[in-house]
Amino acid sequence: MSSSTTNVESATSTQPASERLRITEIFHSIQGEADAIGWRTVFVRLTGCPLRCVWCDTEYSFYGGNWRDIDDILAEVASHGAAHVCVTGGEPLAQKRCLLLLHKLCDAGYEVSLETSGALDVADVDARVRKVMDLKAPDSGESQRNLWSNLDHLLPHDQVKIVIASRADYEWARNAVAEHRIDQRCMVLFSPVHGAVEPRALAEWIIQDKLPVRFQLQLHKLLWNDAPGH
Ligand SMILES: C[S@@+](CC[C@H](N)C(=O)[O-])C[C@H]1O[C@@H](n2cnc3c(N)ncnc32)[C@H](O)[C@@H]1O
Ligand SMILES: Nc1nc2[nH]cc(C(=O)O)c2c(=O)[nH]1
Ligand code: SF4
Ligand SMILES: [Mg+2]
Repeated sequence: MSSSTTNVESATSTQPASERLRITEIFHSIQGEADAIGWRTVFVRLTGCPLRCVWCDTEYSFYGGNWRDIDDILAEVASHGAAHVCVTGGEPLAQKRCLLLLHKLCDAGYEVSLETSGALDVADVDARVRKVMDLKAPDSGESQRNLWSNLDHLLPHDQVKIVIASRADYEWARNAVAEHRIDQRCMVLFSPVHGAVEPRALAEWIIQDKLPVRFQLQLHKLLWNDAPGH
């Protein structure tokens, strides 16, 4: 952070710097992924990500954003009148103060979910938060970043998601679930990379192999074709 940025922030902020987060967008939509799919949800998208999944659909969140007070974020979330809040990114856990945001959202009584890459430690995430944790398959280009010890911090209400771009990714995912008995820890979601693997092919592989996983399509892409703010 440059000193000039710091000056601008301190001139406009009502909170100490320790309570600000860099935010790309806050929007009100229908949850398009994971167990809370279909619920009206407010999304808080944090800026920045240390990974570069080749198929990432939110590259616009890697840079930029605005520094916002956590209480100001809470006020904007409240203005939408939704029971569900999804904290996502970029990689939300790359900003340490995300943990405080999650805690305050839970204290305010929301059903809170966190979309996270699986590359950063989830141990200190508030236990009330439903973690939706990716395991990155090889075609993402980031599978070496999977922090396997995160599996030990999953609670029964959490979910593991594997986004699949090819038959090879599918076989990797199938083996990972079996080897780490992930389905015995929490719900497992398999989702096709939008536009890369035929959704029907993935569905048929899951049926054929009798896998204990839940097939998932990104509902917001069907509804809004990935338009901004949805
Ligand atoms: C944009 S990421 C943000 C949160 C975090 N960085 C992560 O990767 O989980 C949110 C979710 O969208 C998924 N995603 C990103 N691009 C996708 C694509 N092209 N097709 C399907 N899912 C995608 C990610 O795998 C992740 O589960
Ligand atoms: N509608 C909608 N649902 C979502 N669920 C997770 C999202 C994300 O980008 O993390 C997302 C998103 O971008 N839009
Ligand atoms: S970790 Fe998430 S935000 Fe980062 S590049 Fe991968 S999909 Fe995109
Ligand atoms: Mg998205």
